[in-house]
Amino acid sequence: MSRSAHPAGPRHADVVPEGHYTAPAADLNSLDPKVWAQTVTRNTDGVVTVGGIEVTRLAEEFGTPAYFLDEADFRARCHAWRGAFGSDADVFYAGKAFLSRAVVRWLHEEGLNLDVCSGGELATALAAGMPADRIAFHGNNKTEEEIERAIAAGVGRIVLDSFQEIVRVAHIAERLGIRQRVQIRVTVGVEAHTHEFIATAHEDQKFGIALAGGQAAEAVRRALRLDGLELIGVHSHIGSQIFDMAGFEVSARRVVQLLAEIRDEHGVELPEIDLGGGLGIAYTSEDDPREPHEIAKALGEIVTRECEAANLRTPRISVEPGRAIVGPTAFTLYEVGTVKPLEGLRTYVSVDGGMSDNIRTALYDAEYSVALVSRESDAEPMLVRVVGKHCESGDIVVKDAFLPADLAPGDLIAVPATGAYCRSMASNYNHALRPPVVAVRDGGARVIVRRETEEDLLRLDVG
Ligand SMILES: Cc1ncc(COP(=O)(O)O)c(C=O)c1O
Ligand SMILES: N[C@@H](CCCC[NH3+])C(=O)O
Repeated sequence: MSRSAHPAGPRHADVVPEGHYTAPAADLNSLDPKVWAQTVTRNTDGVVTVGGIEVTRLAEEFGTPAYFLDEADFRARCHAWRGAFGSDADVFYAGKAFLSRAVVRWLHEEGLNLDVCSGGELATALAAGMPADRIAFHGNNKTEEEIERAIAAGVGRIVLDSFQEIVRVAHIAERLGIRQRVQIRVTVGVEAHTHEFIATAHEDQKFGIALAGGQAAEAVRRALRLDGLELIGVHSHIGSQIFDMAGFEVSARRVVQLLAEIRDEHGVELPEIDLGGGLGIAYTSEDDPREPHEIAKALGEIVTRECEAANLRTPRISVEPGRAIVGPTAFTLYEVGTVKPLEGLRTYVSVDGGMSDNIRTALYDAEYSVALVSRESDAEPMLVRVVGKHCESGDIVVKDAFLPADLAPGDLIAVPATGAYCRSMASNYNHALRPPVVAVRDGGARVIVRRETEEDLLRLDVG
């Protein structure tokens, strides 16, 4: 979350308070390809397009707020991950980032597997035809009903998260007459450099079974004794929105050490390890994410090296990127409703959505970029805070950014990199209607998740 202490260049009137924000881009009309989906560009009329369609046309047809997802970019990212890891590894897209039936079909077509962590995600995956053996089922408190559905459907693996769950899954599998393939999620004790709420491998949190104190080794002992389980490997996920590869490397090393200990104690070489997801993406021009091939190379090398040192066969690796695949592929399009300059502070720009379509700023202090997309402007930059329409002063979409000073009600602005954890964490706060997700590709646009209606809200209200 690096920020320069003070912006350089022109400023809006005298309205530049002391603070920590990035300097305005030299040209506010430019679109940094790091944060925008692949086919996003500004046409000669100054209007931004995606998949060849102007955002002004998209707004007319689909309304605002709305998420627009660049399908070609999504597929290209799947392809890049698949290609980087090759045939000796598996890529499981983490459905929690954003899941819909269309997404499941794209994943299937692009050769990716799918990680789900609830009955709802499992139902979506199966409804869209993802073969069950390509699904991994996660979660720290799966219900018996969810476990039974997953086993009966034939999921490829269940990732066990606690001692109770080892027994629970084994019993259900035995009852169904199935030997369920499972992994054990271990907590490797890495402090990932990310927001506290999205770090998952330090010891004091709810996920997994700690390596420390021999807990994970004991979990393996128990799992190996149960007839209903086929233990295929060990899983580690250290957190989310991580740029530094060091945490993944430590995690890989510790997981391989555990495989060696298992071999020494039980004479069994587990064939697989899963190193989770968590790779960071660029939300602003200051972020510098790793490419899939760099990640694959770094992880492959460390696992191979550690296995050679421990005289182990190299296990099959799997990874579970969510954000890194879908995050950069979408932007949220909003219409500006009011522009309120607060003298000596900043200008508040209110849009027709807010924390109900993007909770990440309020929840994690996340940073986003924003651009005026319905036209170009030569006006000087003004420091803005983009806020929503909810009854909450923390209803902030973009905390600090620059937009042209001639911004006016009716303009369209877009926030890039909202493909992950925005629609999937959207809420109905203030009875907001959750926005649609529209897939755009080669000059065509189609709704893949429709906008909620007041009828949808009232259907649940049976009183
Ligand atoms: C077990 C597991 N796998 C994969 C992911 C996906 O993470 P990301 O979207 O950061 O790649 C998560 C979420 O952090 C997770 O909990
Ligand atoms: N939802 C979080 C990340 C959690 C990932 C799921 N384990 C985010 O928006 O960054």
